[in-house]
Amino acid sequence: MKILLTGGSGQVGTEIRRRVHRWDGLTVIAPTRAELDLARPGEVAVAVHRYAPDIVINAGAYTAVDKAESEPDLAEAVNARAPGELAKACAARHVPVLHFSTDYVFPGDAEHPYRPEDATAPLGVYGATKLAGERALRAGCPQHLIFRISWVFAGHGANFVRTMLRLGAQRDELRIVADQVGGPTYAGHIADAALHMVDRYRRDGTLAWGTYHYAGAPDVSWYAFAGEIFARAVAAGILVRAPRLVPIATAEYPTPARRPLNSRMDCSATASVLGLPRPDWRVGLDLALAELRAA
Ligand SMILES: NC(=O)C1=CN([C@@H]2O[C@H](COP(=O)(O)OP(=O)(O)OC[C@H]3O[C@@H](n4cnc5c(N)ncnc54)[C@H](OP(=O)(O)O)[C@@H]3O)[C@@H](O)[C@H]2O)C=CC1
Ligand SMILES: Cc1cn([C@H]2C[C@H](O)[C@@H](COP(=O)(O)OP(=O)(O)O[C@H]3O[C@@H](C)C(=O)[C@@H](O)[C@H]3O)O2)c(=O)[nH]c1=O
Ligand SMILES: [Mg+2]
Repeated sequence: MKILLTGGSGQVGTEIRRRVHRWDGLTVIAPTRAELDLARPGEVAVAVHRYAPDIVINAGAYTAVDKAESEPDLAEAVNARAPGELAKACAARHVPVLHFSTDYVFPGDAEHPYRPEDATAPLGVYGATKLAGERALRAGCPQHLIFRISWVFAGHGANFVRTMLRLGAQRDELRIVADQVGGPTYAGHIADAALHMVDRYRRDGTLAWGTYHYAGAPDVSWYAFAGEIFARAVAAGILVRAPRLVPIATAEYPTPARRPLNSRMDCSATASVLGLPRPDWRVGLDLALAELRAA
């Protein structure tokens, strides 16, 4: 079964490329951005016809949350128009699409963890363009799985874990927002889940198509997550000592994009329908730190 993977150099895409050999009968083609630029109209449809995949994993996206506020057209092209074109090209060939979206489609003012069917209302350009991408995929290609994931990290790429380790080595004290709560998710766990679904499709010829939430457990604030990052990084010998962490409110950390306070997602249907329970981000954090120590 031939997978066409976009975003193969990103966090999730890299982990998919690293893991695909573990699955008998799965192969991956991962064009670079030079070979497939999602910002250029029509390119993704050309790629679907050229590579003739059995399934597509769309891990490419514009993910710079703050920068998106000043580059809305580029974010829209990559996160919304490209998934729409991909959906139509795939539907025409009866090729399913596995796609990723985000907790940032939600406004974050609910008291409960967000369910897949809850009302969306993104606070910023990134979330709005990702929501438009979800809608385009649903409208264009019935055979789709959309995984809304959150707070993705890995031992490589741009993520909160690597930002904390860089800043923690430079400063004695870090101020971290303590009133935004969500589920950090290890990119390796996301890759495993996606490949598991591809393998099931290979065997069964179908999947329980739809939109699902897949976030690491347990839910934490960014402040608590930072505490765990430093505790484990010191234990692993990556840092000699942890900086002092000061919990702050979102209002004390102004950013161009607003972010949801409640990013918690109800992942129960993902476990009961797809058989994918929430992965423990502490396990993933140790794997990411082991990779960083070896680097
Ligand atoms: N990071 C996170 O915290 C979260 C991510 N998600 C979603 O998960 C998915 C995977 O994210 P993640 O792996 O973290 O993303 P990364 O930011 O790590 O990687 C993004 C990937 O998209 C590629 N890309 C960006 N623009 C283009 C373009 N114009 N043409 C072709 N390729 C492009 C990048 O290529 P290049 O290397 O050339 O830049 C890179 O391979 C995305 O859909 C994202 O929205 C959801 C929730 C949280
Ligand atoms: C560096 C830093 C950040 N923060 C805050 C800012 C922000 O609220 C939070 C996380 O910052 P980041 O910039 O890493 O997070 P951000 O880029 O908003 O991460 C998001 O990326 C997109 C792609 C998603 O889809 C989301 O699920 C989420 O992972 O930490 C501090 O409080 N202190 C600090 O020193
Ligand atoms: Mg960021």
